[in-house]
Amino acid sequence: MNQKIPATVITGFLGAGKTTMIRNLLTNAGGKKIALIINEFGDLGVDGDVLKGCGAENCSEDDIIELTNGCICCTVADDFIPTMTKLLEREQRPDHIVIETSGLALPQPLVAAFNWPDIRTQVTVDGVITVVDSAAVAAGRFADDHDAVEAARSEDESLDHESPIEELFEDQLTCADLIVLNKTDLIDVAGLGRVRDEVASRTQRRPVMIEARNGEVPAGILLGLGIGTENDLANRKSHHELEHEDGAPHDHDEFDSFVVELGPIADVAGFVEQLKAIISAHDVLRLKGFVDVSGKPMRLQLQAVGSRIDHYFDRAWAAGERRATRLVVIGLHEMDEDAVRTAIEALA
Ligand SMILES: Nc1nc2c(ncn2[C@@H]2O[C@H](COP(=O)(O)OP(=O)(O)OP(=O)(O)O)[C@@H](O)[C@H]2O)c(=O)[nH]1
Repeated sequence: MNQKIPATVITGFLGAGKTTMIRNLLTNAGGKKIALIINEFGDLGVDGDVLKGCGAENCSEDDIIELTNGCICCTVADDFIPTMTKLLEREQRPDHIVIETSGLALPQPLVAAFNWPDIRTQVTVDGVITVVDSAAVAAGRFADDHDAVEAARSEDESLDHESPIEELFEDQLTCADLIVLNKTDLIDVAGLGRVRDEVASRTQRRPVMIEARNGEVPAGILLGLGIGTENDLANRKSHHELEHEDGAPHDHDEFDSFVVELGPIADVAGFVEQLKAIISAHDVLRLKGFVDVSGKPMRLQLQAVGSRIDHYFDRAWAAGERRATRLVVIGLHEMDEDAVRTAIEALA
C-alpha cells in the first residue's frame, strides 16, 4: 500500500508572512516535489501570482493550485476535497503537500477534512504551522479593548464573540503544532520576550515556538513534523466549536474585502504616503496588489499590513497584459467601503 502523503497546513492572520515563508521554503526544500494549495481572502490572486513567480523547480506552476471560491474553512466540501481528490489522482503524486490558508481561515475545519474517508487513507496532516506577525502582536493589534467589546456585546445580545480578530488569532494559535514568530527584525529583544508571553497566554496548548525574519526557516524544520494533527482535533477546538457544539455554520461576516482599480501612478512615494493615511483613517487591515507606475516597464507589487507598506518592482508587464493598478482591500465589516474606494481612486 502507498504511504500517506504528508500535508503541512500553514495558517496565521492577514499579512503575518505565510506567502513569504512558503516562497522561501520552495527554494530550500531540496529535491522534494511539493504541491501547493493556496487560498486567499480577496479576489485578486496576489499570493498565487507571487508564488508562481518564484520559479522553483520542485514546484512548477501546475503544482500551484489556487482555491478562489471563498475561505477554505467554509468551502471544504465544495472546493478543498475535490481539489485534493484530483491532486491524488495525478500520475506524478507530490512528495509533500503544503496548504496556505487565507489569513482569515479557521484551520480546524480544514484539518477535520483530512478525516474524510477518501482523504484519510491517502494523506495525513504533517503539522499545522501558525505564522505570527510579532510586530503586530507587540503593537497590541490582537489585544482588544475588552471594555469596548463588552460594551458592544451588552448593546447587541446576538454578539457571542470576543472581537473577531482576537478570536481568530487565538483559534489559529490553538490549532498550531509549530508557531513561527515572524518579523523579529521589527522588534527588540525585550519586545520579543513580551510577544512570546502574549502568544503563550492565548492558547492552552504548548506548541513549540521559533523565531524568524522574512519567513526564513529551514525546510527541515517546517516539513516532517510527523504529527497526524487530524487525530488530535479534540484538543484544538476553536471558539466557534466550543460555542456551537450543535454544528452551527461558521462564517466570515465580520470581514469584508473588495478590489479597487485605478489608472497609472506617477509619484510612487506620494501614493504610498497617501495610502498610509487612508489605511489609518479607515482601519484597513490588509491591502495588497499591483501598481502601474507611469513610464515604467516593470510592475510594482505593493503590500500593506496595517499601515506598514512594502513595495518593489517584481516583474515586467508581459506583452499583451493589460496594465492597471489593482489593489485588494480587507477590513472589518464596519469599514466604510465607499469612502475607502473613493479615497483610493482619487490618488490616480
Ligand atoms: N519586516 C518584515 N517584513 C516581512 C517579514 N515577513 C514578511 N514580511 C512582509 O509582510 C508583508 C506580508 O507578507 P505575506 O507573506 O504576503 O503575508 P501573508 O501572511 O501571506 O498575507 P495574507 O496572505 O494576506 O494573509 C509583505 O510585505 C512581506 O514582505 C519579516 O520577517 N519582516
